[in-house]
Amino acid sequence: MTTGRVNPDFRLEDQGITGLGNVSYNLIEPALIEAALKNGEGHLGRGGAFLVTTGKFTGRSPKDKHVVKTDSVADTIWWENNAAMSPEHFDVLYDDLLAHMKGRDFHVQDLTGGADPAHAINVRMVTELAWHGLFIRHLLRRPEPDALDSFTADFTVINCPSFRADPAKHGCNSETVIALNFDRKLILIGGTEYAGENKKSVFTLLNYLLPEKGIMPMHCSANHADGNPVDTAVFFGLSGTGKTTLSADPSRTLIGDDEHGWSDRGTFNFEGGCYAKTIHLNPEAEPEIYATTSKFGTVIENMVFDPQTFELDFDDDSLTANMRCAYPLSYISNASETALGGHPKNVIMLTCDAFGVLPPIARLTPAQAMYHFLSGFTSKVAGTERGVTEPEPTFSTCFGAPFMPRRPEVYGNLLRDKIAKHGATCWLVNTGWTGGAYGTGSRMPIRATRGLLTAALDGSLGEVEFRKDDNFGFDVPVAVPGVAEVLLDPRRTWDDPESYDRQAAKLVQMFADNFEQYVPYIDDDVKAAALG
Ligand SMILES: Nc1ncnc2c1ncn2[C@@H]1O[C@H](COP(=O)(O)OP(=O)(O)O)[C@@H](O)[C@H]1O
Ligand SMILES: C=C(OP(=O)(O)O)C(=O)O
Repeated sequence: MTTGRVNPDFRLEDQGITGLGNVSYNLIEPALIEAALKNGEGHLGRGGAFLVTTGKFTGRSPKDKHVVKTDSVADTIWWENNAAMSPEHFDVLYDDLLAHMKGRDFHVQDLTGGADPAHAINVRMVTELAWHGLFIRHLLRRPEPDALDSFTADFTVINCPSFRADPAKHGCNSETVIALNFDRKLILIGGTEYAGENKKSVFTLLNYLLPEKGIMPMHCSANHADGNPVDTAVFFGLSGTGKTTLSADPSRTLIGDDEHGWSDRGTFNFEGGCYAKTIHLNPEAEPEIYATTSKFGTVIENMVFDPQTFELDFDDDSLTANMRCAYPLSYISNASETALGGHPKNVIMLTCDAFGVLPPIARLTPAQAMYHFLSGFTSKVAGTERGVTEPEPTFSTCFGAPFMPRRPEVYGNLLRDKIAKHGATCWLVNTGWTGGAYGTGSRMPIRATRGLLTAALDGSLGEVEFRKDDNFGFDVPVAVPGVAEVLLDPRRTWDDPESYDRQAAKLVQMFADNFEQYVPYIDDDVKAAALG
């Protein structure tokens, strides 16, 4: 097998990983596709896109993720479900994984996370599947070829889908395991082919490391006004809430679609590519993303296609609703070349409200923004987690609980300070249901969401009349040019306003019950915001 450039003093053997079959280092896209085709991992689709259907181990759950609770991190780890793993369990897992890897072929990609060189980390991705190598080559950032000659990794990720963990032996929850060990600088992934795990592992790592440097790591997309990085916007949101869709805005420059840091110098993308949902992808509503599905090397995951013509079926969700395409940032025509932005002028929190209660847009005071950031109310979207088959309301703190290993207030306080220092305007945007809850109402039209965001970002929304929302106390615009007025008042979109009131009261109570856990950690103004 051909091998790309690699530091001659830094091969897997130097990391104690021996006895493997063929190891390729830093193959570029055509060679990775060739290797993946040779291994029967997928098909060449239209325009040279790579089509892959993952095996039965696609499903995952936040419970499959573990941080190894070594002495050095024990006091700082907070994790949904307290999914901590003991160092002893991790050591056994590592030994068993290495034994399983013997004689098998692997693909190594030496990449970086972080577009700002001052805060980037070097990550070595070791993948059993060639297409995972292709995927992560798109999604992380590729060092200049010369830099590969001296590249050493700060962290190594080993992703071996054919390895099945043993919960009794390895201290995990299922055969799928994602284990992060900050002392050993290793991330081990087994039992899942879902490509998202590769990138979300690196995200989780940065989410742990960066707060120590005063950098706010964010589960958000970002863009800026064309030619003007000072006018930057970030869009927080859990999976499926619209980060990718809404940041790919033909009138603004895309910085990135999923993971960013906010430092003293401004915003920077962690990644070098995007990972978009393709379900019901419509060429009119999302032309930029649609175009990537027939570009060379785009990885198209879990989509049904015609075996003769390779025509994709965007509406068939029989494999999963979480069907995806992954491509480098440069495939979006107005993407930033640097992946850097200024200090956000606008902070948008996207929520996919399956209850149909929240308005399509609301302006938040800084204290309200903190309240909604810590609450993280949204819905899990079908297909994004094992067992989730329809939108499921949830509170996912920081709009990304499965990826934030520290306590929520660590991120909350960093965000609060940066919003205050740079005077950002904050908005809550409901991309979920209107006219009723999921099942009776309908999803917010993308066109309406875009119209409202455009008005928020160009400043014209600041000029219109606002009313105070009875349930949450935030400001809601009364009328916005180009957007149907009725949409702005969710109560009016329901056939029966009284059932809206009952649903709203239920939601307010859910917020209050969920927020109790944060009360000991927050300032008085946020407590006041919690009371509406
Ligand atoms: N009003 C809306 N705003 C944003 N996305 C919407 C809206 N209505 C439907 N969608 C759909 O929801 C999905 C959002 O997915 P995506 O942008 O990939 O989310 P994320 O990047 O946050 O995971 C897309 O399939 C998009 O077509
Ligand atoms: C890749 C993921 O995130 P997002 O949907 O936000 O891109 C994920 O949650 O698996």
